[in-house]
Amino acid sequence: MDPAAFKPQSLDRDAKVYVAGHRGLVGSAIWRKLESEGFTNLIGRTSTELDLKNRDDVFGFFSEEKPQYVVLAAAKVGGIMANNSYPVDFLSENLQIQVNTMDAALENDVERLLFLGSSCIYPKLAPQPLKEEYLLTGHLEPTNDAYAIAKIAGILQVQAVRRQYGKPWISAMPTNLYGPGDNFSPTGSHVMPALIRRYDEAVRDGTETVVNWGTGSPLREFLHVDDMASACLFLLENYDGPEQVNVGVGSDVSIKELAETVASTVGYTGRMEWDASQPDGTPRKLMDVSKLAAAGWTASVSLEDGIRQTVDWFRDHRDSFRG
Ligand SMILES: NC(=O)C1=CN([C@@H]2O[C@H](COP(=O)(O)OP(=O)(O)OC[C@H]3O[C@@H](n4cnc5c(N)ncnc54)[C@H](OP(=O)(O)O)[C@@H]3O)[C@@H](O)[C@H]2O)C=CC1
Ligand SMILES: C[C@H]1O[C@H](OP(=O)(O)OP(=O)(O)OC[C@H]2O[C@@H](n3cnc4c(=O)[nH]c(N)nc43)[C@H](O)[C@@H]2O)[C@@H](O)[C@@H](O)C1=O
Repeated sequence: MDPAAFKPQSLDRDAKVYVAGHRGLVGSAIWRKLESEGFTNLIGRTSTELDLKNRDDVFGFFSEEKPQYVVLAAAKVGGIMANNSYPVDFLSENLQIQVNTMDAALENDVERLLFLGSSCIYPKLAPQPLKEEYLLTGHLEPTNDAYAIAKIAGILQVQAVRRQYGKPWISAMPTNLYGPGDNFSPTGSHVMPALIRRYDEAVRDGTETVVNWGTGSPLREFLHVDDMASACLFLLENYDGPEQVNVGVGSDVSIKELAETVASTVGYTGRMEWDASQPDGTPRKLMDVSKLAAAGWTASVSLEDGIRQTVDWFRDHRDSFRG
C-alpha cells in the first residue's frame, strides 16, 4: 500500500450521505457516528423499502435521491453456521446488493463510496497477522468461501471503478465485529452475540452445563462496532487508495477464552463443554492493522468493556430476542 494514499480528504458535512444497511449492526453505528460528527443530510432505506437486489429499484432510488457519498454496509451477514448452510444465498445476494449499488452509484456520479468487506477474504492459512497484500494468495476457508468471493468481487469493483473512472472510492476490511444492535439469533449469529445470549439465558434458567460449538481453540479478533464506525469516518476523511484497508484491534483471543470472559461477565458459574462436531472455521485470522495505525487511527474500546456494554444492551433488549 502506498503510504501517500493516506492524506486528508475534504468531506462536506452537508452532503447527502446514503448509509446502505442503516438499521444493521454496522450501519446503525455509522449513522450515529456521522450524526455526532455533524453530518446533516443522512438517508437510509430498510430492505423492505428498497431491496438492493432489485436493480431497477436501486437505479430509481439513486436517480431520485442523488446521494453524494455512500457507505455500503448492507449485506447478507451471518456466523459460521449460516455461511456454511446457505452458501449460495451469501454469494448471490451479496453480489447483487454490491453490483446494483455500485453500478447505480457510478451512473449517478457518487463522489465517495466506502465498501465494507471482511477479514474472511484472506486465505485460510495465510501468515499471521494478515497483511493487506495477502489477498488472493491462497485458498479460502471453506465455511465462508462463497461470502468471501462476493466480498473479493466488491473490492475488485471498487478498484476497477477507480481505474476506469478515476473515482476516489475505497474499501475497508473489518475483523469480527460486535456491539449493541447485533444479531442475537442462536443459530444465525456470530460467536459473540451467540455466547452472550446462551450464557445469559443459562444464568436465568439455572442451567448447569452450557455447550459451545467447535473445539474452542480457534483464535479470533473482536472490534467494537463504535470503533468500526470511527474507523470508517477516519478512512473517508484520510484515505484515497485502491487497496483495501484492514480494520481491527491487533490482538486476538481463543474462543475458549472468549466464552470464559462472557460467562464471568454474565455471572455464569456452571460447566462449559465443547461440541467438536461443529466446525471451527479458520484457525486464526488476526488482522495486521499497522497501515491504519501508522495513519493515526487505533481502536479504543477494550474487549472487557465492550463485552460488558453489549451484555448490558442485550439485557435491556432481550425480550425482543426471545424465541
Ligand atoms: N458483523 C460482523 O462481524 C462483520 C460485518 N462485516 C460487514 O459489515 C457490513 C455490515 O454488517 P452487519 O451490520 O454486521 O450486518 P447486519 O446483518 O447487522 O445488517 C445488514 C444490513 O443490510 C441490510 N440488507 C440486507 N439485505 C438487504 C437487501 N437485499 N436490501 C437492502 N438492505 C439489505 C439490512 O437491512 P434491514 O435491516 O432493513 O433488513 C441490514 O440493515 C457487511 O458488509 C458485513 O459483511 C464485516 C466483518 C465482520
Ligand atoms: C465475521 C466472520 O464470521 C464468520 O466467520 P467466523 O469468524 O468463523 O464466525 P463465528 O463468529 O460464527 O464463529 C467463530 C468461532 O466461534 C465458534 N463458536 C463457538 N460457539 C459458537 C456459537 O454459538 N455460535 C457461533 N456463531 N460460533 C460459535 C465457531 O465454531 C468458530 O470457531 C464468517 O462466516 C464470515 O461471516 C465472517 O466474515
